[in-house]
Amino acid sequence: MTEKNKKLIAGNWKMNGVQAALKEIEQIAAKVGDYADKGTFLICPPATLLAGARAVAGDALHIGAQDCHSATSGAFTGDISAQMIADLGGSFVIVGHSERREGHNESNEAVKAKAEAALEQGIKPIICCGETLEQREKGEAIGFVTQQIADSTPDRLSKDGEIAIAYEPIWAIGTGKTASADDVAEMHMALRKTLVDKFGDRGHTIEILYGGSVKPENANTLLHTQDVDGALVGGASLKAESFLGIVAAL
Ligand SMILES: O=C[C@H](O)COP(=O)(O)O
Repeated sequence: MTEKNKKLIAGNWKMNGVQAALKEIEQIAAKVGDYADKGTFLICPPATLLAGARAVAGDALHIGAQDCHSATSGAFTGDISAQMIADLGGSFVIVGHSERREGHNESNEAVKAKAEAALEQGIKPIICCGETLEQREKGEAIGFVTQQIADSTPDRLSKDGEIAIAYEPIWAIGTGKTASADDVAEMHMALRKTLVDKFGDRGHTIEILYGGSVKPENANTLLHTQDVDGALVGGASLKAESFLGIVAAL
């Protein structure tokens, strides 16, 4: 079974969690091994918890970061580099989340540079994209999101499955609203075409995750929607019980 045949279930803790929360990661790590034939599992805690998370995560659970700088080191106060993430045992990094695109003015070009920096350190970037409600209502969602991904992905990939994409409609993040299965399938199909146009057959090996209010109650439908290769989970990844409820839907 290739990695692509498994679903990638990733948790993004955003700016949540102090050391006491590491027990949730320990509990997740203790259980996800039971689903190893169906999935790859990842938690991205805040940078302050990366080392602690890696220490309790064991072999069945990957640990990743929520952002990285495009440079390896330098005078960038408050930033962390992909090299630093790799040094702590992180194997993934989320780049271009809408909260960073919006709150930190990150352009597609900046996101692409971050993804390339991650690849240089052997870390897999999860490159995020997604439209606003206004763009969806105007019928601009597919054009906008596919252009985001055409422009935010590295120029070249050197191996299969080297990056992942996360489609997260901004209006579905933290709102309890999810895109319909038909809308998700339509967007993922358009993203697949964009990836194949850019990377040839290798574009078929890139996981496309869905994110936006994924929880145990809707995970079964979303994870079994056409061309959905996994989920990027925010709020429901903070507690082991709800993250494992999503994993159980695989
Ligand atoms: O990165 C995760 C997403 O922003 C989704 O967050 P949410 O599951 O809390 O809606």
